[in-house]
Formats: sequence, C-alpha cells, structure tokens
Amino acid sequence: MTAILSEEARLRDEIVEVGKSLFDRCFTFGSTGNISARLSNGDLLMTPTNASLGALDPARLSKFSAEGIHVDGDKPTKEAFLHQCMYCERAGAGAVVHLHSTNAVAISLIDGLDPDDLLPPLTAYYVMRVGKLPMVPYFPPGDVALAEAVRERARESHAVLLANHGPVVAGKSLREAQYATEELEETAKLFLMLRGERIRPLTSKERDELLAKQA
Ligand SMILES: O=C(CO)COP(=O)(O)O
Ligand SMILES: [Zn+2]
Repeated sequence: MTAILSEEARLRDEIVEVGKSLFDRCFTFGSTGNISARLSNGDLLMTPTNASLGALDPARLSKFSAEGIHVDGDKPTKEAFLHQCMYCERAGAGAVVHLHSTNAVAISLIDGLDPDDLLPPLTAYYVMRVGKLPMVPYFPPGDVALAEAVRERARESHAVLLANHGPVVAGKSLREAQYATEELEETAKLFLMLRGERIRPLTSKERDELLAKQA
C-alpha cells in the first residue's frame, strides 16, 4: 500500500512537471492537451478538463480505478475514454500524452500524405522514438467515435495523429511518451521546412535496422 502511495505521489508530481515543461516550451497552448499515467495496480491518473498543462495541481488530478470509474479529483479530460482506449491496446503503456503541437497539427492538414504513415524516416531518433505515424480521421474532441478510431490505429502504433487536431502518443513511462511527442513535433517541423527540397530520408534498410534494435 505504501509503495503504491509513493508511486502515485511520484507520478502526480511527474505529470505536473512534464505538463509545465511542455507548456512552457509551447508544445501546446491555452487549455489544450492532456496527460495520463498508469499506476502498477492499473489505476489511471489524468489531467482535469479545461486545465492548462502549465498550471496543474498534483492534488487535483483526476483518478480512475482500473475498472475505468472516476474515483477522485477534478472532472477528467474530455479525452478520458481516448486515453483508456490507448491503454487497452498498448499493454506495456505507462503513460499517454496528447498535445495540439503546431507542426504536427499542420501535418494533419496536408492532403495527400499516406494515412498509414504520414512522415518519412528523416532521422534516426524519429525512427527510434516514433517509428510510424498513422492518421486517425477527424471526429470532434471528446467524441466516443474519436476514441474508437484511436483504438483501431493504436494496435499498429504507439503514436497516432488526429486529423485537424493533434498527436496522441503512448510510452512505457511518462518520460518516454514526452520524448516521443517532442520528437514527433520536431520531425513534423523538419518535414515542413524541407517541403519543395529534394530530401534524402533514411533508407528502408537503415530504418528496419533501427526498428529491430528497438524491438
Ligand atoms: O485537447 C483537448 C481536447 O482534445 C483538451 O480537452 P480537455 O481540457 O478536456 O483535456
Ligand atoms: Zn485535443
């Protein structure tokens, strides 16, 4: 019990710290974005709805039981079901980060990209931390259909991009989810910077070798 409590206290602090770090560096704006983390007993902590990631209170985070019941804290993010869908499909996930990061949102607006994998393997770290980026069709924020569509794509990838909305990324730990989300955003920025240039992404062999090392 004490171990669970200290794990929970640590995770609460980490959600606040990561939220502030992402917000302060403009990875999301206003009250957009949400973060969740899973305790080893299956309980979930989530950011409350309409909260700025830059000003979270560890004591007011929303808590869900392993059965998915809201048991404590402020009213949860409207994307609570989406986060739960991500954990259902990604057994090893310990955290999920959703942002409205500008360059990733821009990618989600470009017509004609491959919806099964939106970005080329520009750098090794993109392949190592993100790997593949499928697109989830547009549904309004908080819609059950959005969460169900994320569930479909989460089977094949821990990172997905919501059309006209933003990225959702799961990680073994909150730090992993954070770093992957940052890598996704920076790669989206590089992709936009390089539009119109002849580019030389990693080859399939180079990409596959990196992915094999991750497995
Ligand atoms: O990003 C958001 C919706 O997609 C923010 O919603 P919440 O304030 O309910 O977390
Ligand atoms: Zn959102």
